[in-house]
Amino acid sequence: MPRKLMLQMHMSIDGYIAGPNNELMEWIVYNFSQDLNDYLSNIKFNDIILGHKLAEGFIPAWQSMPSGTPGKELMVNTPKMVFSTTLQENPWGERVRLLNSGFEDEVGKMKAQDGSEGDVMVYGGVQTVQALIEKGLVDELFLLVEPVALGEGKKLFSSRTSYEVMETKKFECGIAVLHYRKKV
Ligand SMILES: NC(=O)C1=CN([C@@H]2O[C@H](COP(=O)(O)OP(=O)(O)OC[C@H]3O[C@@H](n4cnc5c(N)ncnc54)[C@H](O)[C@@H]3O)[C@@H](O)[C@H]2O)C=CC1
Ligand SMILES: Nc1nc(O)c(N)c(N[C@@H]2O[C@H](COP(=O)(O)O)[C@@H](O)[C@H]2O)n1
Repeated sequence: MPRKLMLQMHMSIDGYIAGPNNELMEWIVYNFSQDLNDYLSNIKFNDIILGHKLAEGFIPAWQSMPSGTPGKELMVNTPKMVFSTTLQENPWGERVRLLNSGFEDEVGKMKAQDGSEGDVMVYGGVQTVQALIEKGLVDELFLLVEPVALGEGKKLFSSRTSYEVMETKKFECGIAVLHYRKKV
């Protein structure tokens, strides 16, 4: 069984994944309730894909979280592939691999591996997920829908794609998770 590429992102109720100038932190709930942490900890993956811009914040932020923070071990220890057209050297150590070009082939190879050990997760940022979605590489979506409309911003999708709903769930912190699988 091949691996799936899953995407987990915050989304406004009007479908934006970032504000017009990439605003994020001011409209998302970042103190997840226990029920949401429990739900997310059941999503199994053993590789993470990040865009360069997101990686610059994500990798040091998770490393500096106090031990015991939900998700810390997973976020720090899981191997990562960082998409970058500019970085030539990886500043983040041995568990991180840089990808400068040919993402379709590389992600295709990751997905062709045996999925019994775990799938692949992408958390963003905008350019990176738009590229993956556009090439049809994302198999499942975990949309963390925030109780807010932005009115304008950056979208995940640029063309029509059909999905089927796997699960919908409301959490105590106000986020609703919509889990979709791409229709084949
Ligand atoms: N809604 C959510 O859950 C999240 C939203 N975000 C949003 O994303 C923003 C960052 O997004 P971006 O600035 O677009 O940064 P990004 O993290 O996607 O990084 C962009 C860089 O990645 C590289 N890249 C992208 N696609 C590539 C490809 N196909 N091949 C090789 N390299 C590639 C390029 O060097 C590019 O400059 C954040 O400021 C935040 O607003 C970030 C994380 C989660
Ligand atoms: N799987 C999982 N477990 C947790 O406990 C979490 N806090 C998260 N957070 C998600 O990770 C992504 C990046 O977070 P930062 O930008 O580094 O805060 C994002 O999708 C968060 O929702 N995930």
